[in-house]
Amino acid sequence: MKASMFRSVEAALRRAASASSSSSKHLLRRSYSSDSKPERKVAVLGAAGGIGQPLALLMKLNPLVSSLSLYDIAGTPGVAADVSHINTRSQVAGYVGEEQLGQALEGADVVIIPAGVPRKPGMTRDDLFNINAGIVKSLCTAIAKYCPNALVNMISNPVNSTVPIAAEVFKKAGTYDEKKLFGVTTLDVVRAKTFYAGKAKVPVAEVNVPVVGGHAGITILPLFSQATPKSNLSDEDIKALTKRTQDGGTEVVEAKAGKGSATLSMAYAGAIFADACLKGLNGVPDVVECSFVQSSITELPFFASKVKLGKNGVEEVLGLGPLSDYEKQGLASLIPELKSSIEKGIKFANQ
Ligand SMILES: NC(=O)c1ccc[n+]([C@@H]2O[C@H](COP(=O)([O-])OP(=O)(O)OC[C@H]3O[C@@H](n4cnc5c(N)ncnc54)[C@H](O)[C@@H]3O)[C@@H](O)[C@H]2O)c1
Ligand SMILES: O=C(O)C[C@H](O)C(=O)O
Repeated sequence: MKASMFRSVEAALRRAASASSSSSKHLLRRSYSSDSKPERKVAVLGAAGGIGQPLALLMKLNPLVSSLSLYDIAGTPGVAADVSHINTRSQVAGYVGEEQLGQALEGADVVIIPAGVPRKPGMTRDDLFNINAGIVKSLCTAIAKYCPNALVNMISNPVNSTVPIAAEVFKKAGTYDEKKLFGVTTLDVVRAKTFYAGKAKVPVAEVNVPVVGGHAGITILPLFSQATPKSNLSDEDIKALTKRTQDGGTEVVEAKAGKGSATLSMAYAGAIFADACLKGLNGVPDVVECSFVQSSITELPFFASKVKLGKNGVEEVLGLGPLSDYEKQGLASLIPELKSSIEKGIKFANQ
C-alpha cells in the first residue's frame, strides 16, 4: 500500500520532470495518457493549515486526481496559486470563506478534513473537542448538502468523537452511508511500521502492522503479534513499541513545543489513505488500509481495523485476527475510553 503510493507519486514526479524537458507535443501526449484515468475530484477542507498545505502538495502529485479543491477560512488563494503551478494532471482551485464552501464541495468524490485546532504540550486530543466538534459539524452539514455521495476522510481530532459526530450529522440529513465515512488512523500504522522496522532491524518498506481501536492514547492498539516480516522481539520490546506508537502524537507535540502537532507525517499518511480510497473507487482490487469506521467486530459502533476499500467505499470490515494475551488486555482496557468518546460525539451532534 505504501509502496504503491510511492509508485504513484514517483510516476507523477517522473512525468512532470520529463514533461518539462520535452516539446509541447510530448507534453500534450503525456497529459492525454494520464487523462485516461477516471475524473476524480478531491476536496481538502483546512487546506491552508499545517497538514492541509503538504497534503495539498501530495494530492497534486497524485495522478488519480483530476480536480483538486482547496478550502479554508483563510489563506487558500495563495496555497492554490502555488500548488497549481506544479505540472501534474489535476486542475487546482482555491476557495475561501463559508460562502465558497458549496462550490469547493460540489462534485467531490473524496473530501479530506484536516480543519481544526491542533494540540499543545499538556493537552489530550479530547481537549480539542470543544472547538473542533463545532467545526466538523458545520463542514459535515455542508458535505451532506453539496456532495452527499463523497467518501469522507476525517483527520480532525479527536477522531474518536469527530467520526461519530459526522455520522450523526449525515443521519439527520438523510445522507448517511456507513461505507463512506472514515476516521484516518493511517499515521498510527505509519508510526508502528517505522518503529517496528527500527527495533526488529528489518527493511521498513516490507513491514506491515495492523493498528486497531481508535486514535488517542491507549485506544491506539498496534498488533505487533501480526507484524511482518516476523521477528523475535521480547515482550519488553513489544511493550515499548506499543507505548511509543500510542504516544507518537505526543512525542511530536512535545518536540514542536507549542507550535502544533504532526503535520508532515500526517500529510503523508493522509495522502496514502486518500490514494487508497481513490484506488478503491476506481475498481483496483484488494486495497486494504486500517481505518476507524462503523463496525460490528466489537461491541462498539465504531472501531479501527483493516478495511477493504472498493467502488462504494468500505467493501468489507476485516476482523481482528488472532491476538496475543498482551493485545487482548489492551483491547479490554481501551473499550471504556473509546465508548465514552464515541458517546460524547453522538451526544454533541444531537444537542
Ligand atoms: N488523525 C490524525 O492522525 C491527526 C494527525 C495530526 C493532526 N490531526 C488533527 O488535524 C487537525 C489540524 O491540524 P493542523 O496541524 O493542520 O492544524 P492547523 O491549525 O495548522 O491547521 C488547521 C486549519 O484548519 C482551518 N480551519 C479552521 N476552521 C475551519 C473551518 N471551519 N473550515 C475550514 N478550515 C478551517 C484553519 O484556518 C487552519 O488553516 C487538528 O485537529 C489535529 O489534531 C490529526
Ligand atoms: O497527537 C496529536 O494531537 C495529533 C495526531 O493525532 C497525531 O497522532 O499526531
